[in-house]
Amino acid sequence: MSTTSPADPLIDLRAGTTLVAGQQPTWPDEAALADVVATLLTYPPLVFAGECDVLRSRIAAAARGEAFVLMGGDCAETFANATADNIRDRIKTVLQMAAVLTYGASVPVVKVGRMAGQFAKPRSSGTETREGVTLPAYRGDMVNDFEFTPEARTPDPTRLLRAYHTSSATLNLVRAFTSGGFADLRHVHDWNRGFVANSANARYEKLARDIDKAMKFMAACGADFETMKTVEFFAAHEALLLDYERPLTRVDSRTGDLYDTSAHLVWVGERTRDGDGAHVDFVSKVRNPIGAKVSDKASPDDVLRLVERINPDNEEGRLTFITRMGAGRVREALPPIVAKVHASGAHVTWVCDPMHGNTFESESGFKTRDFEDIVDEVRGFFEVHRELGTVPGGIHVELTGNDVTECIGGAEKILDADLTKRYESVCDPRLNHQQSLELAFLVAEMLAD
Ligand SMILES: O=C[C@H](O)[C@H](O)COP(=O)(O)O
Ligand SMILES: C=C(OP(=O)(O)O)C(=O)O
Repeated sequence: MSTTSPADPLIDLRAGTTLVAGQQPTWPDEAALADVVATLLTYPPLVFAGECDVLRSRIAAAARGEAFVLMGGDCAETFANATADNIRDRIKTVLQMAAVLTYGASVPVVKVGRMAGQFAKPRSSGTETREGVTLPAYRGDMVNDFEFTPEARTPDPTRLLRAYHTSSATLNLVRAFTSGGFADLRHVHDWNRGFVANSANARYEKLARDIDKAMKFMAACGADFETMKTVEFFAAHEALLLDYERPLTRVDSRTGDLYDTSAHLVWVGERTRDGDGAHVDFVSKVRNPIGAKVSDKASPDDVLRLVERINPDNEEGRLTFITRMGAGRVREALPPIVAKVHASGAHVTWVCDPMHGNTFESESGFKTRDFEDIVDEVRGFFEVHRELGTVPGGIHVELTGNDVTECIGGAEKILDADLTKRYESVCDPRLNHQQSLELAFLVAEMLAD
């Protein structure tokens, strides 16, 4: 991987800068931005091209039903919360979910953290008004600060550098946790036993007992658990801020191809997936596996256009559609899209995001999601794929390892009145540790079916 990229493949990338890019901040100081971009160009890659290729092959396996993708992490990471404990607890939650899903699916689970780069947010409105005062909306720590003052909300390009360094530190810890013994399957299994023992829902006990038996069976057969102490763990985020993603795009010295080295997988969001826009142009030019969010507003033709733009060579594992229809819409809105893409012969991986179509404002004024809706959307996703004979390839969830109260419902029966107790998200509500594991148990049941 070269750190100073040869000009040729980058000329094409730069051509995309003339296209319309939605959801970009208005940086107040162009010269300061130019300095930051120049600095980012000199920084080492955060991931290596070969790792992105491995993830592409894993996602290809998920499209064939030979693996299942689990993507999870914060809605919006913050610099202040990138602590060792928080990162450890999020990884722990994903590992616990993955162990349960592996049992349910009987195939490997591809673990992808929405982390080490998820610092920029698209917003419904460019401004926020509180008590008659209107300021720029919070767009993620990579852009501005959550605090509601004119200074904090002014976009500051030096935050792009902090985002890089925080991502680097996060990834370093992710690599340490997943390769240094923390991810040992026996630990993960013990944590899950603890979860079931303390869960208010007896429903998970049977599956947990079955997993326990499977572990004992493996031990009796002489399975080498020492080889199950490390796991593959990939990083992903929305490629939203092109002033960050473009300078971190480098030429792979092995192949001459471009890779966005800010993450293994990057996705284009629902608000920036315009087939003629700058974001789709950008992801079409890098070799990373790419995700595209798709809501019920997308027509089957919009989705086919994304296939043509992002995966013209019809390569397996290259393109993942992360569908987020809403529980009430998934059973009507998803089938025509999946059917048309399937009929076209396109190789894509289907992943369900049951969060973003199910957000509402609670009576007490919190942005929340109901655990029942989340489960119902995943159920609908499985039903649609079963009816069409296509493969449900994974789930994409906003979660934290902490015991927050942001989504209502679940075995803990979080109510609207509880949201105020520990609502910490700076953007959308996340499943807490317990709710995440419950979801994993329920999805494992769906997979086993
Ligand atoms: O995470 C997704 C979006 O950034 C988020 O849902 C937008 O939220 P808003 O409608 O409050 O702007
Ligand atoms: C903004 C997000 O989702 P969507 O683009 O689907 O709204 C997100 O996943 O953070």
